[in-house]
Amino acid sequence: RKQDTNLPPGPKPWPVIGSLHLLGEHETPFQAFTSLSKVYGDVFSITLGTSKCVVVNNFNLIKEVLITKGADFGGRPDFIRFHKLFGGDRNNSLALCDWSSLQKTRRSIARTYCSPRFTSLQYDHVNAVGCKEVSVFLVELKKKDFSQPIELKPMILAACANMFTQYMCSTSFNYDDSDFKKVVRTFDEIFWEINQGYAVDFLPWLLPIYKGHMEKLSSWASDIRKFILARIIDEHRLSLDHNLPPRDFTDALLMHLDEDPNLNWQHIIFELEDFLGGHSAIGNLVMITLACVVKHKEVVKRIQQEVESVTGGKRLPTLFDKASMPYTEATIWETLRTASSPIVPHVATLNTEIDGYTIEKGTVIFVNNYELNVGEDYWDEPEKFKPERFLSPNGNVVKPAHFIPFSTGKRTCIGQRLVQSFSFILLTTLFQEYDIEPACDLKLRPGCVAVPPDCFKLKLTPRNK
Ligand code: HEM
Repeated sequence: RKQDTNLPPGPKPWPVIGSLHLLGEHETPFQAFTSLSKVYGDVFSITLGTSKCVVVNNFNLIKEVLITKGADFGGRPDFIRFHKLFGGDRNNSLALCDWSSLQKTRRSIARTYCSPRFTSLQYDHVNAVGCKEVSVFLVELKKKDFSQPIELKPMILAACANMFTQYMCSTSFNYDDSDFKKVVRTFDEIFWEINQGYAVDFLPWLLPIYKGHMEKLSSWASDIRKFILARIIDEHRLSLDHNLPPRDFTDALLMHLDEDPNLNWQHIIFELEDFLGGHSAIGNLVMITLACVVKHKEVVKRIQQEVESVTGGKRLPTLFDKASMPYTEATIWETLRTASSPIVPHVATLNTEIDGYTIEKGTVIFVNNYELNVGEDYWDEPEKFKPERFLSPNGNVVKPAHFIPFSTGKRTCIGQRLVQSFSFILLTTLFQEYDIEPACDLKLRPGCVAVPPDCFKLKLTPRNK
């Protein structure tokens, strides 16, 4: 029942910590949100530290926040960690900034390169880059000793990083290059970091305790900056020809810098760093997909059959095989469903409403997509890993409307086409070339699309074709 104040109902906060303790009662905060929604309803308030928050828990309300009233909820929370990672100001970041006309410009520059349409020249380019870099990756992988479990993550990340630098900056790096290895690791540390929740996000007075941690975040950001300037931008700038169309995303950014008075050098560099950092998300998704798939021998078998029926075992798979490999594509969707990457919290930028309840300006909005991904109201046997749930009776890939792993609305993920493209090329190639088995327990953290920088190894056996 709606309360007289018309604020959404919710647990009564304790002094100082609010209701933070309630989130600790489950493995993930999203499971806690689901169980609180059973008590307080599908939209409820919760005070975390001193922050006023509201959680929305069903698809209709989530659409209201992300689409119908998307313009009212375009802000992001003001966590200190976010500032530290982006040169002292989270508005330098594309994912953690508040909505602004600058953000609109940045998204539109990125769109051509990071969201290439299926029939575009850019898509051909994504394919060419993906295939070239996966071949280099295979050569490196063949050097490994297959009698031992293999630490695959650094290699997968290096392959993804090269796909990104080649595609966005027309340059790639040697797997033995120690500066490159270090920067790939640093990006991965940041990705893991961004996927953690910390009490200090809501209790800023804990900051002194986190001083060392915050300094580490700032130093990661400055190491990345040095590498990108010295190894990518400096050369690119020297060879830029303003009379020709942009060769790549880096050219497009540099050209915009000269043409658009609202963009400055910092914006350009941060945007490039931000997008290059996207490779970590893909590397982690590939690792998570492997962890999910190798536990299910029948899934591995079906992927291998599919890739062989398409390539005849005579060539490596390409992006243009994707349409003929629905089961493999469905496997990636099923991984995204079960991993359930959280949607970055939104913030109300004005006084507004959700489902008739008052939402005050500045309220942090958590979108409980965990419920959309694993709730019994939405899926049959949600706890099971079943790629075929994404296949129609005639074998085409179908995604239910409530399945929004990349979110929806004005702040939807810009990198989703690159995710689908590069992860497909890497996974299909790996399964074509190797039988892959677990080498240890592969427990994954629910509600998280990241695995720790030092994670599980896998047993690889080259396949006799
Ligand atoms: C496993 C891979 C990925 C997943 C599951 C994922 C998912 C998401 C989600 C859920 C959001 C939040 C949208 C919202 O707040 O409503 C987001 C935002 C974003 N993603 Fe991704 N993403 C992935 C990879 C990437 C990659 C590879 C890139 C870049 C190439 C990227 C770029 C962005 C950007 C820039 C935003 C912020 C958009 C904005 O706030 O305006 N993502 N992503």
